[in-house]
Amino acid sequence: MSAAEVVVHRDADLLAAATAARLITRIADVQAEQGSASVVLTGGGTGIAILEQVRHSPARDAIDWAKLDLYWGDERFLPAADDERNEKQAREALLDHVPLDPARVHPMAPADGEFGADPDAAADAYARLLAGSASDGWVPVFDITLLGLGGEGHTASVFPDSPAVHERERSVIAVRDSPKPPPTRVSLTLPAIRRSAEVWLVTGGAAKADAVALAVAGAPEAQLPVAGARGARRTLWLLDEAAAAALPRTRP
Ligand SMILES: O=C1O[C@H](COP(=O)(O)O)[C@@H](O)[C@H](O)[C@H]1O
Repeated sequence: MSAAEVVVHRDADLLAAATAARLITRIADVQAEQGSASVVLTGGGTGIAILEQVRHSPARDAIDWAKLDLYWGDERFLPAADDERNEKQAREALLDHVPLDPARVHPMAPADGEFGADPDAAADAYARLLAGSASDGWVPVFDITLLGLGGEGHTASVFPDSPAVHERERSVIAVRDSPKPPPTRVSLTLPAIRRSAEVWLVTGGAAKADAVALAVAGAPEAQLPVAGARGARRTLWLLDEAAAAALPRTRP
C-alpha cells in the first residue's frame, strides 16, 4: 500500500477548484494511457463541490465522457428523489450536464428501487455489479476513488467500531444505525476501497482536523476507518488549511 501524500490548499473553495483541475487531468491521462477510466464518487459537501467545479471548468471536455465509468463509494439508502441521495446531488452538480454513457454510470439502488426497502439486497446487487467488471471476479481496480470523511473518522459509510469496519470478505455492505443521518446506508468496505489504484481523501474545515492528523499518523482503522482507506499506488490527502491544522509542520 502507498504512503500518504498531503497537499494543502488555502481554503475550501480553492480545495474544490484545485481538486477538480487535478481530477480532469488525471482522468484525461488515464484515458490516454488505457482508453477508459473509472472513478468512484463520494457524497458530502466537498465531494459535491468538486463535481460542481468540474462542471464549470473550461477544461472539462479534456475528459472523454463516453469512456468514463462512475461508481459510488457509499449511498444514503433513501428514495431516488430524495435530495440527500449522493447520486441525486452528483447528477445535479455534474452528471446531468456532460455526455456520459448511461450504461457506464453505476449508482447504488435507492430505497424505492428494485430491491425495495432492503439495503442488504441493494448491497449484494452492487457487489455483483462490481464483481462482473472485475478482473479478479471481486472488485475492479478503480483508477481514482474520491472519499470524504467525518470528524469522528468515518469514510464512505464505514463508521468507527461498527460491523462494517471489521468486514473482510464482502465488497459492499448495508449499514444500519449510522450515527450520521440517514441511519441506513450502503457502502464499499475498506478492502474494496483498497483495490483502487489511487485514493484521494478530500476534506476541509476545522471539524476534520483531528481525524486527518490521526489518520495520516496511522491510527488503527477500527477506531478511525479513514485510516484504512489507502490506494495501491497512491494515497493522496487533499485538504484546506483548517483541515490540515493538526498535522505536524514539516515546512517553515
Ligand atoms: O454522509 C456522508 O458524509 C461524508 C462526509 O461528508 P462531508 O459533508 O462532511 O464532507 C461523505 O464522505 C459520504 O460520502 C457521505 O455519504
